[in-house]
Amino acid sequence: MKVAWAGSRHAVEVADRMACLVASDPVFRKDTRTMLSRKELFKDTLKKAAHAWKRTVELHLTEEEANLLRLYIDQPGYVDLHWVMFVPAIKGQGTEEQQKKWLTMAYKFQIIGTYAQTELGHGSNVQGLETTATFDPSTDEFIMHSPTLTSSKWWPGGLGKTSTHAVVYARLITEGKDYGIHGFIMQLRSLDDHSPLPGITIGDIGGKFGSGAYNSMDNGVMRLDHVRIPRDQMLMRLAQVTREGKYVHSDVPKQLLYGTMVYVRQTIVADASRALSRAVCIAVRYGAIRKQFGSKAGGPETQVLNYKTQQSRLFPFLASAYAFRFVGQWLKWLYTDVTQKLESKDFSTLPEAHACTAGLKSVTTSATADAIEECQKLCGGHGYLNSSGLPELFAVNLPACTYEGDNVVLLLQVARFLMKTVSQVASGKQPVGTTAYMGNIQHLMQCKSVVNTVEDWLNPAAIKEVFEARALRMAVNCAQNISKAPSQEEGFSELSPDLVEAAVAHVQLIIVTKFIEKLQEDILGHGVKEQLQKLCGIYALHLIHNERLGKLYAQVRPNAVALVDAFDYTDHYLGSALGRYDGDVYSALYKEAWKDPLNETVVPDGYQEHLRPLLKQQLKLSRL
Ligand SMILES: CC(C)(COP(=O)(O)OP(=O)(O)OC[C@H]1O[C@@H](n2cnc3c(N)ncnc32)[C@H](O)[C@@H]1OP(=O)(O)O)[C@@H](O)C(=O)NCCC(=O)NCCSC(=O)CCCCCCCCCCCCCCC(=O)O
Ligand SMILES: Cc1cc2nc3c(=O)[nH]c(=O)nc-3n(C[C@H](O)[C@H](O)[C@H](O)COP(=O)(O)OP(=O)(O)OC[C@H]3O[C@@H](n4cnc5c(N)ncnc54)[C@H](O)[C@@H]3O)c2cc1C
Repeated sequence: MKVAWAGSRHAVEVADRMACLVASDPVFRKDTRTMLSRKELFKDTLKKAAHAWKRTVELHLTEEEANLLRLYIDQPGYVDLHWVMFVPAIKGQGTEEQQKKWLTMAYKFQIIGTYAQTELGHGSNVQGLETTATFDPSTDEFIMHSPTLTSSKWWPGGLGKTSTHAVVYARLITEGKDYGIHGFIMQLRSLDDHSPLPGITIGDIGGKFGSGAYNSMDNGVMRLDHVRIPRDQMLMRLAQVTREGKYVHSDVPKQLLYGTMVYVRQTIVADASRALSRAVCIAVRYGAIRKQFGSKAGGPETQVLNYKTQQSRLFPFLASAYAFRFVGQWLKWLYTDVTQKLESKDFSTLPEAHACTAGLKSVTTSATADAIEECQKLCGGHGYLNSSGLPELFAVNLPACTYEGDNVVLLLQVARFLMKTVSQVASGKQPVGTTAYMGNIQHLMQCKSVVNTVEDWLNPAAIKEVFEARALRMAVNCAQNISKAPSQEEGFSELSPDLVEAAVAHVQLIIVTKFIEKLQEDILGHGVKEQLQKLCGIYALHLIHNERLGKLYAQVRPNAVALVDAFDYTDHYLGSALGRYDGDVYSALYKEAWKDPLNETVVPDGYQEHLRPLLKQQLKLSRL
């Protein structure tokens, strides 16, 4: 099952090696993280990142190994934005020459970059960004400026205290004309003493949700006061400005400006499956240890994992973890395929890539955030303790519903893609890819239920057809209602809640389809395919509230712990007293409690000043 989860034996081997490397290095300890102040936590993040780089160089780690090292350190920081966004933005929007110059420095960590797009006043609406980049032909420079308070760059990870450079997104103005948003490489801080360069006001935006968690990341604010950069620091793969100041657009779709976001959205689907699997691992293992009620005449109490309510709340998340893992593996293939097509100027699958990355990022991160919160509840009171690992897991992963695109905004992008497809089908065009099912509109719109017997519900072809009919009917219904509106735009706006639901149904069809396709592959291990088939059934049927689920839960229960052990997480990475591999929960909880700084003294600070006088006074009053 480990291989099915990881994707290959090689993946299992590399993951094990990197996870053990991190778990065995005291510098990477994380058990006291939630007890640190914001400044201590930030400094700890710098220390870990520097040590990780040192180990990467010492051990000659590959890019795959270095990425896993960063992942198992499990502490968001500036390195994430450097590798996940700054480098890809230059790769995707820089010329060969610009890539050679800047990536050479970035790969050697001679500079530290971030991705500065969002502003105080605009995040979702990229075309509404206000920062300006005005070309000055007299000096062959761009003047970067924050014209308003709301144009302050706001949120970029690492910007607050760490990044020396950024790809800054701004309105390109030349010859008096505004050509919209483009990317520019800017140096922000001195490479000698790290002080901000002239004209740049920069700092951290303040603490964020949860203790520990994303507070390890210095998300920043930046205001630019007419900062000059050379013309050749405009990322010029998609468009250029000549020495004379002429704007020249390349023969590529302008949406490639958003390419970095598409790339990150597909990685976030894998992050979501991993985060969800961590929460499920903790809740399943703890559910097998925890016993409450049920004892008859002094017999053993009942494992809470045996309660049907616990299973009906938890097992859909177990199934979702596997479902998101497999669709994430497919999405990585889709993204790679689109990127290769772009190299040969084939832009035909760009809309599909945008819709799939946007939709899957949205659906998987929303489901994961909700599931982690529910896993906290599934662990009772102890799930609320930091030592359970669940509060931090929730706090780190909740923002994924917002960053890299607000989930509703992204679903509306999917809905726009679906409405276009429905109208193309109506004009006789055969849809392809993930919307190919819409070409079967006659059959799916009329099809009587293809599931008649209880057993039909476990027939993958029948389940797939049910999900195709569900998605198509919701999309067609929206299209029909939009057509009744005074205008397409008004109709789209009026119908947007229904369009979001239709987009979710389409994305869930993709997830179910990819799970079914995964089961058609050769899957190693005795009985593994059968277990995955049951999980596929649970994932699909829980979305449509089917009564078959109870039987499936009972069939999965005996293997539930084995299914989460297959995630192959070290206790260090899981970071949970409840989810320990050895199940020694109660002694772990008890041991973790005493680490809290509050327990450094038996009599707490504040007793003499605030508690003793109160108690003495009340005692005196009581004797009057
Ligand atoms: C898309 C927008 C919403 C709107 O854009 P526009 O207004 O420009 O376009 P239109 O809506 O008018 O559409 C025009 C046209 O273009 C098509 N289009 C749009 N986008 C794309 C695209 N990307 N690709 C291709 N085509 C596109 C669209 O379909 C239309 O086509 P048609 O005309 O044919 O219909 C845009 O404004 C937008 O994208 N907004 C969202 C902004 C956004 O996403 N911002 C992100 C900023 S960066 C950020 O947030 C970084 C966050 C940090 C991420 C890294 C985190 C790593 C840290 C790790 C944390 C720990 C996790 C650990 C988990 C674990 O492992 O446990
Ligand atoms: C932890 C974290 C890290 C981040 N890191 C970075 C970074 O490194 N670099 C960077 O550039 N940015 C970063 N961001 C910013 C992030 O990309 C934006 O917050 C995100 O794109 C959402 O935009 P917004 O904040 O403007 O939300 P808004 O768009 O203001 O959302 C507010 C509400 O309005 C709704 N809404 C907005 N538009 C519409 C519409 N057309 N129709 C219907 N509803 C709508 C949304 O659904 C939401 O409910 C980060 C954010 C977070 C939380």
